[in-house]
Amino acid sequence: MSRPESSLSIALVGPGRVGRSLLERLQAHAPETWQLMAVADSTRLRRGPIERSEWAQPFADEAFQPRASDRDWQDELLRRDGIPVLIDASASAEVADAHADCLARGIHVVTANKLAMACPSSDWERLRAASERSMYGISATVGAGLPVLDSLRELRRAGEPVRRIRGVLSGSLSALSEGLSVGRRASEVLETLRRDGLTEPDPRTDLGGLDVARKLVILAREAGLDLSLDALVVDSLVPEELAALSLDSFLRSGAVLDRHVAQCVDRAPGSGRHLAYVAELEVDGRACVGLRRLDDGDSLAQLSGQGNRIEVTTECYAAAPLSIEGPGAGLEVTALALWRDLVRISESVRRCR
Ligand SMILES: NC(=O)C1=CN([C@@H]2O[C@H](COP(=O)(O)OP(=O)(O)OC[C@H]3O[C@@H](n4cnc5c(N)ncnc54)[C@H](O)[C@@H]3O)[C@@H](O)[C@H]2O)C=CC1
Ligand SMILES: N[C@@H](CC=O)C(=O)O
Repeated sequence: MSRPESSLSIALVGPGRVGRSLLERLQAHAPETWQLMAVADSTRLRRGPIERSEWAQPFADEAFQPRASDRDWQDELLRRDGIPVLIDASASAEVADAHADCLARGIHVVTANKLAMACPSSDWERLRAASERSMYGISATVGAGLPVLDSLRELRRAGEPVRRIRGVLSGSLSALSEGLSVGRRASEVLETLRRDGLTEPDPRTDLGGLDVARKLVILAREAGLDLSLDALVVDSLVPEELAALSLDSFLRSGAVLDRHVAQCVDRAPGSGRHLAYVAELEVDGRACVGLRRLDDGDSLAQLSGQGNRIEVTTECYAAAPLSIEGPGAGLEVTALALWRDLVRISESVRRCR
């Protein structure tokens, strides 16, 4: 295997399910020149350089401190010789809010967290401008690394306007739709999906359509289209009475969820026998996400498991859309997407030197 040689100084924020999977990959495969300089979760901070043998379990030996300001370790990343990179494997708005600042300061950012890229229109220009100063690795945010964002970026750079995007963008809702189609209960399917690491930390983010809506905004922005969350019509599968409960109480309310999801299935638009949670965006800005009943011949009706499919219509891809399909969620594929963005940063910066 040919390995990038540029040295990276890495800080990882959010060593949860995705973060740990990436740390394991880094411990096993990172070039010797890559250093882990900081790991932080919501309350703890471990400063580095951390011994490689401890990367996969950075808090195991209690050599950490309470997390206070991030500015110190960011300054330290910038002072070191290596290329400074922040990895955001959290789902936190606070961490997402720091992306633009880091990029503007010269810290490259690699993220699985979608919140920054799906920010309100008022914040978007600042983030976009900052991402021209440093590299912004967002491959993991849509399709868990399927090569869709790269394709949209290349179409945009080639001057090929996107007219329509349609797809199944959620791995967990794809698997849920499949389960519901064969008569399984929503709560039962959800439990398995959570256990397998396919849902968001709070699965209501998936069930409520917000995660899919964020992904559609990210796709639109990468295609050069103007879309923000408030312009989207979102059909939620979360009953109102469960929306504000604590996560534990929500997870104990399976019967209420099952009744509500069954009603959503009955009311879903369309007449086919396949269920899918579909995202649609037209070039005039109309955009919606919601549960649909699809006919046998619909390309989105053929998915199984956590499968995603994204179809992009442009002038050249008018008769048959450009289609990208594959697993759209999962810890290992998501960690691989983050890893690929790190390699890309390492190689690009080396070429520029
Ligand atoms: N599971 C999947 O298939 C995919 C997940 N993602 C994204 O990956 C991200 C992480 O997901 P999971 O690992 O499942 O979540 P998780 O809940 O297992 O881990 C989140 C981590 O973030 C930390 N955290 C929370 N608030 C924080 C804060 N303010 N500052 C620092 N750390 C904080 C938590 O302590 C935890 O270590 C999410 O943004 C998710 O949308 C993206 C693509 C696919
Ligand atoms: N919860 C998400 C994971 C990836 O973003 C999904 O189900 O697709």
